[in-house]
Amino acid sequence: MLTATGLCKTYNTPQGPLQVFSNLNLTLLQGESLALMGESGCGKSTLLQLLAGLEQADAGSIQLAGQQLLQLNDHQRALFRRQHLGIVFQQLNLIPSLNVKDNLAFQARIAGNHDLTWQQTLIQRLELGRLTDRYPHQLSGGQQQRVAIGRALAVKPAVILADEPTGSLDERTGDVVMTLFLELVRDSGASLLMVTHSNRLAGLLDRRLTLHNGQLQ
Ligand SMILES: Nc1ncnc2c1ncn2[C@@H]1O[C@H](COP(=O)(O)OP(=O)(O)OP(=O)(O)O)[C@@H](O)[C@H]1O
Repeated sequence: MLTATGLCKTYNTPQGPLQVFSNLNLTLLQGESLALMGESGCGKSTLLQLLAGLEQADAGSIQLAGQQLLQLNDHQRALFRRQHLGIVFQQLNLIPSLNVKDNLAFQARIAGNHDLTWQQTLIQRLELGRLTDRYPHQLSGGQQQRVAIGRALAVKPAVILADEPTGSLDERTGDVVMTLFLELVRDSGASLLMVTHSNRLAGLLDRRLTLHNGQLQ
């Protein structure tokens, strides 16, 4: 479902080139959930950015939902991302001027695959029913996180990329949101790649890999 081969990425920094990885390979099977671990600064977020097509790899190939991502131009990549990828990063990027219901539907609508029944299922399962008319600034952190999860799932993506999706929440709220998230991901049949620093959360997924010195182990 997702295959990355020979990925290379070097950032130019004021101190000179910083090589994050030079020949990284990764396979994520359909419906599989994979925890991506590793110490701070090892390149986990960079890898997610490359897989999401938000950052360009220097070399290598990324095949996702039957498409070679690196062969697409910026516009095609943005369209592809909307249709096939669910993204839950630390910055939730909810749209401040849209209420909960419209935030949830926004990506699915522009991707042309808005499914009202699925949206209502998500609203119910994420317990957002009484909040649909509220705006992001009127929600708690946990509620905003549930909207971001709903938005990612609303497009029925092939792959979900999540970067510490409950990292900003207290442990109890985080656990509730994480349980819901993993249940919904499993029910949707999507593959999941999730960055986490928590062994406990990694243990809830099918498999884990650690990024160290630019390699996955
Ligand atoms: N845009 C950028 N320009 C230059 N260097 C960058 C850029 N983004 C990240 N880096 C550097 O690349 C390395 C990998 O960063 P990245 O954010 O991918 O790490 P991470 O494993 O996600 O870290 P953390 O667990 O702390 O979030 C770090 O040394 C970071 O300083």
